[in-house]
Amino acid sequence: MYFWQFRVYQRPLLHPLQTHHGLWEIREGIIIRLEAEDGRIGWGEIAPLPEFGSETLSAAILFCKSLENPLSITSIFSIPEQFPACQFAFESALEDLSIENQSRELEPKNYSYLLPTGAAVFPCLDDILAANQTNTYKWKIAVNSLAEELNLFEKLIDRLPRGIKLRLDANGGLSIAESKIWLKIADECQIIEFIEQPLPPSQLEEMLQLSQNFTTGIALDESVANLRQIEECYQRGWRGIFVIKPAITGSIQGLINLWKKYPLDLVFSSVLETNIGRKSALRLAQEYPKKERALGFGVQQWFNNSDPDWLEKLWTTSANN
Ligand SMILES: O=C(O)CCC(=O)c1ccccc1C(=O)O
Ligand SMILES: [Mg+2]
Repeated sequence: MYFWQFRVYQRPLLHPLQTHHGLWEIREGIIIRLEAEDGRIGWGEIAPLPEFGSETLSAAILFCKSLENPLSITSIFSIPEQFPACQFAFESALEDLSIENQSRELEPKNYSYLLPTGAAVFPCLDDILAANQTNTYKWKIAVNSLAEELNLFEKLIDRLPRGIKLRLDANGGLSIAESKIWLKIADECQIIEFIEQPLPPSQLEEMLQLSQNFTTGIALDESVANLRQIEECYQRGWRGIFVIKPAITGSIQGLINLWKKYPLDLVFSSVLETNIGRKSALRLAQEYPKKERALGFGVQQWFNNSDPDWLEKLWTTSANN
């Protein structure tokens, strides 16, 4: 049995993140602290993304308030699937308890760096390129008009050195006609690794069709936000890339079972979680046997990470839950 506590946190982004879903200014979530009978502590993070169909923060808070204390391993593995971010958090806290995990080297180097959206990329591009060893970058599209974005895109690829790969993430915001235009350009310019979620999740058939007609890869993200959706898309014929955001996918063990059962091409990706969720997500990404694709965790520039005592402060200054 584990005695446990939770704290709600709010973390402002240094610059708002602009995507097809809107402007994002504050990351909110919940930190979980599990205490084993021998005194070992394990940390976990609930970082919901309701735009992707996960539970909301308020649903997660209600769930935490309803959960037993002390908590058994059985109840951790019985968290219902409508709380995927909670499943991830409690399973990661459990893993974090084991000393073997705590001493393991994390932070692999192969990250995809998330660029500022739209024209905001230009003023800082040289600094970003100089500061990063990575060869993979991601740029959000389907935020401004197609004409404007095509124009910016041409200027952007002109300024990228040889050997750089670019991911374009539409967050489901393109039409079929616009997707065809982007895919045609991507096929011609040979610098695009993949286009991520061009159409909304309701248009899987159309994305299957697009994937047959172009050579540039398509990655599903919003369409495969939880374990059930990953399996469903695979069974409906998706053989392209799956973007996996471990913090909202659900059970960690469930995800490992899925990649052992099917030959899935996975790209791991952040939900702008804190270092607690990040550590568990990266640990999971390291267990995935195929390592060719850069991890979508090049997002630390969006936060001020300079306070090593943030967790201690969160625990002592916020209400005791
Ligand atoms: O995947 C990446 O490379 C960066 C992370 C990212 O784009 C993202 C971050 C938070 C919420 C949604 C998304 C997304 O992939 O759509
Ligand atoms: Mg995405």
